[in-house]
Amino acid sequence: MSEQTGTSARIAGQREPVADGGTPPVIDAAFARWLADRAGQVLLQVRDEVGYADGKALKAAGDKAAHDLLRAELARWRPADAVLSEEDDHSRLAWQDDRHDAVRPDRLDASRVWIIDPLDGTREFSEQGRTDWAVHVALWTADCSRPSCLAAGAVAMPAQHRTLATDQPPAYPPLPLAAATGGPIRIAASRTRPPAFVTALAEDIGAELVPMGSAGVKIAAVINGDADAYVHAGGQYEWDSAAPVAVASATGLHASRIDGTALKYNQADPKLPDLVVCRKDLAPRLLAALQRHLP
Ligand SMILES: Nc1ncnc2c1ncn2[C@@H]1O[C@H](COP(=O)(O)O)[C@@H](OP(=O)(O)O)[C@H]1O
Ligand SMILES: [Mg+2]
Repeated sequence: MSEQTGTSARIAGQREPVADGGTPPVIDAAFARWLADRAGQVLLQVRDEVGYADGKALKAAGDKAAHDLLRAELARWRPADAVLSEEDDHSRLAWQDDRHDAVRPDRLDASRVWIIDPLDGTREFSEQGRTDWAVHVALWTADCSRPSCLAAGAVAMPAQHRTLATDQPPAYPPLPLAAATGGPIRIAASRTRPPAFVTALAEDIGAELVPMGSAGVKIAAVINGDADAYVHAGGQYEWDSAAPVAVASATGLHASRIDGTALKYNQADPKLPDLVVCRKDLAPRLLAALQRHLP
C-alpha cells in the first residue's frame, strides 16, 4: 500500500491516533482521574469508529484500545509501579491453572499496584444507546492507611460525561425522600448476572431491584443517591470493584464482602466474588438480611 496521510488512508479497522494527553498530574488520585478520562475518550472514539453491527468486534476493540492506553501511560508515568489488569493474560494464569508458585506475579512483592479495568460493563458498551459502562483505575499500596489499602481510585463513565475520583470525593449521598418516608430501598444489581438470592433478599427487606450494567456504574449510583445499595455475588475480580470501592470509601459509604468482612486487594488470586456497597445507616440491616440469604 502506498504511503498516504489523513483519515482516508487508514486501513479498515485502524483507529485514529489518540491525542497526546500532555503531562499528567503528579498526585496519584488526580493522575487516576486523568488516566480514566483518557481511556474513556478512546472508548467513545472506538464506538464511533467500529459501530455496533458486530458486538463481539466492538467489545474486543474497546477492551484492547483502553487497555493499551492505560498500560502505555502507566509505563510512561509510573514506571516503577506494578499493574494488575483484566486484560493481561499473565494475570489470569496466576489462578486459572493452579500454578501460583510457578507464575507468582511481581505485583505481590510490590508496594504500589495499579488495579485497572479498562472497560467494565463490556456488554453494555457494545449496545447502542447504553451509558452504563466505565473505566476503572485504582491504586493499591502496601502502606495500608486507607480502607482496603486503596490509596486512590477513579471511575470514568464517558457516555454519562462524568468521572468520580478520590481526588475530589463526592459528598455523602443524601437520605432519599422515599427512605425517609418508609419507601422501598433500591438495590442496584447486575442486569445480566444478578446473585441467585437477590430477589428473595429484596422481598425480605421490602426493596426494589434496579438492574444496570457495570460494577462501577452501580457503585456510582449508590454514591449519587440513585440507589441505596449494590449487592453482588457469584463471581467477580479485583478490577471490577477496586476503583469504585476506593471512591465509595472516600465518600464515607460502607463497602465489604457480603458476609461483612473486609474487601482485600492485590491478593494472589484476584477473584473477589461478592461485595455490598451501601449507605452506612443501611449496612447493619442489609448485612443481617444477607446472612439469612447466603447460600
Ligand atoms: N458471575 C460473574 N463472574 C465473573 N465476573 C462477573 C460475574 N458477574 C459479573 N461479573 C463482572 O462484573 C462486571 C460487572 O458486571 P455486571 O454488569 O453484570 O454487573 C463485569 O465486568 P466486565 O464488563 O469488565 O467483564 C462482569 O464481567
Ligand atoms: Mg469489569
